[in-house]
Amino acid sequence: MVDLLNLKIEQMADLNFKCECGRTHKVDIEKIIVGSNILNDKSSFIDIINSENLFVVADKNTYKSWGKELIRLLKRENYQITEFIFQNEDHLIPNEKSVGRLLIEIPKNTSLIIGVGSGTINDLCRFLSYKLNIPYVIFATAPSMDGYASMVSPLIVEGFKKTYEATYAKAIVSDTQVLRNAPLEMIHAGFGDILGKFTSLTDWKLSKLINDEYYCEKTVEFVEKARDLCVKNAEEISQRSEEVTKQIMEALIISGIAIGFVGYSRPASGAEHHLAHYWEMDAISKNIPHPLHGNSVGVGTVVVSMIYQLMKDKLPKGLTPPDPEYLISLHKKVGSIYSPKELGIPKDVFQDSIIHAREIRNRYTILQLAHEFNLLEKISTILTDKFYG
Ligand SMILES: NC(=O)C1=CN([C@@H]2O[C@H](COP(=O)(O)OP(=O)(O)OC[C@H]3O[C@@H](n4cnc5c(N)ncnc54)[C@H](OP(=O)(O)O)[C@@H]3O)[C@@H](O)[C@H]2O)C=CC1
Ligand SMILES: O=C(CO)COP(=O)(O)O
Repeated sequence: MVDLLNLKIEQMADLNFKCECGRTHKVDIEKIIVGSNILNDKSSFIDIINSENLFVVADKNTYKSWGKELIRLLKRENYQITEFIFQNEDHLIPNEKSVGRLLIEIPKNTSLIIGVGSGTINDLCRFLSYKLNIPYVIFATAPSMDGYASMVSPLIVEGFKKTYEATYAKAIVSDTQVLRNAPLEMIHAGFGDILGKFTSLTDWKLSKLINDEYYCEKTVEFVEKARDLCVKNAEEISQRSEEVTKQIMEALIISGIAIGFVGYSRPASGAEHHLAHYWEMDAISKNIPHPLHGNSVGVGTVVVSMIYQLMKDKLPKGLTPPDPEYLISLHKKVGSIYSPKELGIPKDVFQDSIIHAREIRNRYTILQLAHEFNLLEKISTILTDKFYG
C-alpha cells in the first residue's frame, strides 16, 4: 500500500495504486520538479525533453519571467524551436480565440508542446496537447492555482466557463526562484485556491452524506495535509521565502493530483469555485478585468463558509463546516483580500451570484442544499448587506 501522506512531491509522478475507496488512483505525469535554480542544472529535467521539434508557448510576462531564459537554453541544446508569445494588451483568456491562435501557429511536425506560464497558458497547452495528441510539459511561472497537475481544462466558450476533459502534462517543471518572484497577488491567489479546499472538501462530504456520492477519505486526507502545512505558515507567505513558496506550489500540485485521482474536480472545486467562475464570466461578458481565479476562490471560501453557518440547523449530522472567522484570520495573516466588495465584485453581481452560481455546474454543494430549502434569496440578502452595507 502506498504511504500517500509521506511521499515527496517527485515521488508522486507516475503513481498507480489501488485505494481503500475501491478505485485505482493514477497520476500519468512522468516527472514533477519543484527545484531551485534548475536551469543551472539542466540534468534535472532535460531527459523529459526527448523530442526534437518543440512548440514553446508563453505570454509577454511569462516570457520575461522564465521563457526567454528557457528558450535560450533549449536553443543551445540544438532543439528545433518554434516559439509563440501571446502579445495580448489585456489579460489572456482561455477562450476559442486563444485555442484557435495556437492551432494556427503550431507547426505540423511538432513533437512536444512546452508551456511557460501559469493557469491560462497551462490550460491552453493542455487542451491543445489533448486534441492533437502531442505531449506537453509545463514550466510553471507562478504558484497561483492548482491546475498544473490536473487533467481538465476550464475554458471560456461562448462566454461560458466550462471544464473540458483534457490530459496530464508529461512533466511539471518549477523553480522556487521563479515562483517566489511572481507578483504577490498571484502568490495570494495560490493561497486562495488552497483555502478553497476548506469548503470544496466540506461540499464533497455534504454530498456523500445526502446523496451517497462516491467519496475517498485518502484523497481528502492527502489534500488536507498539504493545505494545512500552508495554513500553518500563512504569516510567512508574503515574505516569499523559498520554503513557503515550495509548500504552496506542492499543495497546489497535490490538489491537482487529487483531481486526477477522482477523475473530475470534486476534491478541489465546490461552491467557492462556482462563485468565482460566476464573477469571472460576468466580467468577461462585460469586457472588464476580473480578479485572478485564486483570489476569487479565496473570497468565495469565506462567503461559502458563511452560508454554511446560516444553514447550520439544516446540515446532516457529522458534518463539520469551516469557521468564517478562522478563514478571515488566515487572509489577514497573509494580507490577502477576503471581502467580495474589496475584490471589486459589483454588489448586484454578488447578490445574483449567491442565487445562480449553483446553476453553472452539475455538482451538489451547500448552494444546492440552500436552494432545496428555498433559502437562497434570503441568504443573498443577508450576505449582501453584510459585505456591501
Ligand atoms: N486546469 C485546472 O484544473 C485549473 C485551471 N485553472 C484556471 O487557471 C486560470 C487562472 O490562472 P492564474 O495563474 O491565476 O492566472 P493566469 O494564468 O491568467 O495568469 C495571469 C497573468 O499573470 C502573468 N504571470 C504569470 N506568471 C508570471 C510571473 N512569474 N511574473 C509576472 N507575471 C506572470 C501572466 O501574464 P500576462 O498578464 O501577460 O497575461 C498571466 O497571463 C483560470 O482560467 C482558471 O480557470 C485554475 C485552477 C485549476
Ligand atoms: O478551478 C478548478 C480547480 O481549482 C477546476 O474547477 P472546475 O471544475 O469548477 O472548473
